[in-house]
Amino acid sequence: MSLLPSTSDLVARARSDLRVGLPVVLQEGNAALIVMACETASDARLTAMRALGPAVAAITGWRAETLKVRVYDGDIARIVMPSDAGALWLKELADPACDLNAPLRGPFREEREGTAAFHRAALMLAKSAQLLPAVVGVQVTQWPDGLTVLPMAATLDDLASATPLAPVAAARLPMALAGAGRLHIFRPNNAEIEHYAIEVGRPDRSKPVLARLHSACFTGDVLGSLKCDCGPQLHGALSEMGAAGEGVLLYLNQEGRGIGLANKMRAYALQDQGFDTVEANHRLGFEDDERDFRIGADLLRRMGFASVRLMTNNPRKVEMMDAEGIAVTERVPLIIDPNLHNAAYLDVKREKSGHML
Ligand SMILES: Nc1nc2c(ncn2[C@@H]2O[C@H](COP(=O)(O)OP(=O)(O)OP(=O)(O)O)[C@@H](O)[C@H]2O)c(=O)[nH]1
Ligand SMILES: [Zn+2]
Repeated sequence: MSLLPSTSDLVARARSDLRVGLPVVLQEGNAALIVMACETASDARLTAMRALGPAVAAITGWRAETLKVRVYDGDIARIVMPSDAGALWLKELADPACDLNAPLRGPFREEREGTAAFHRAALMLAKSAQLLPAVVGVQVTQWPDGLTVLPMAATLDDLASATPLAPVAAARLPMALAGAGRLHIFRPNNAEIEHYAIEVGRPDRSKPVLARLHSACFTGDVLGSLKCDCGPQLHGALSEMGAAGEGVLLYLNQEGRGIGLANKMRAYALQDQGFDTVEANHRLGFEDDERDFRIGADLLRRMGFASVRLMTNNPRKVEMMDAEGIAVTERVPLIIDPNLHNAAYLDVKREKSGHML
């Protein structure tokens, strides 16, 4: 094997680059876009980038709807950056926190020429780095040495494919609610966050296992937040597995339905202004749900399970398991008592996200 980075390694490197405010290059043949994330772009780097050509920003269709930007590229909008605009303008473009106090006003000059494919790929990359989906780029044929250069086609493949995970460690773990168990840690090969499997008892691999796919919720799981149902669902699932003497709980680090804790807190700030959980995600430029549930099926398969009794109210989780070849022999509802703070959130989950509550 070559010592040089694979595309997957380059994509991992590009995520870090974007997070620290470095540009990356997306390249296809003679065409290339040098691109930064709006959230982390500094004025100094922006000036250096604009010396190479006119800068064009891009946002998702959802963010464009909020900012009243016309969408000519299907699911994304490209906007020519005004010559007097700087890093602050880009932050306001990206971050709805500014929408109320300092709303970004048009008119916006939408870019309609050329391809949107590079900007679209850059937006996907920003999302996968858990940054706000807003980017700014300059079309180039040459760029400074030392930047991460991503081949377009292979990068898109990498972003769309399920992240391969490998087991790293496992050990015995006695738990208050679930009794005797083992905690298994799985690590992706692309520097993304690790995921966990909690095996309760010693489930028989030849039978459907009582399973829960739980997405991380720092606020609910750890702080006991009353805004959602995550904490009681986590504890409820562990208790039921404890009572049954066996089960497997997959703890997927997909905080905030895959947008990360920082963006979830941005969404919570919007919810404090009166937007619901789905509207808040959209105003940030995200889909309602950015999670990749394939990870769950992959972990179960790796642990030797082929069928599950799945504890969930989310029909997407059931569909994904079936599509990924893990048979769901039964859906086990996981209903918790609502409280004053999460009742409206649960209504939205039922009405907009199709949860069977
Ligand atoms: N973006 C966003 N994420 C939220 C909000 N409230 C909770 N979450 C996240 O939503 C996810 C909920 O995960 P789960 O309970 O596993 O999934 P679910 O879709 O509710 O499905 P089931 O619980 O299986 O029925 C967690 O990642 C939470 O961090 C919110 O207002 N905004
Ligand atoms: Zn939660």
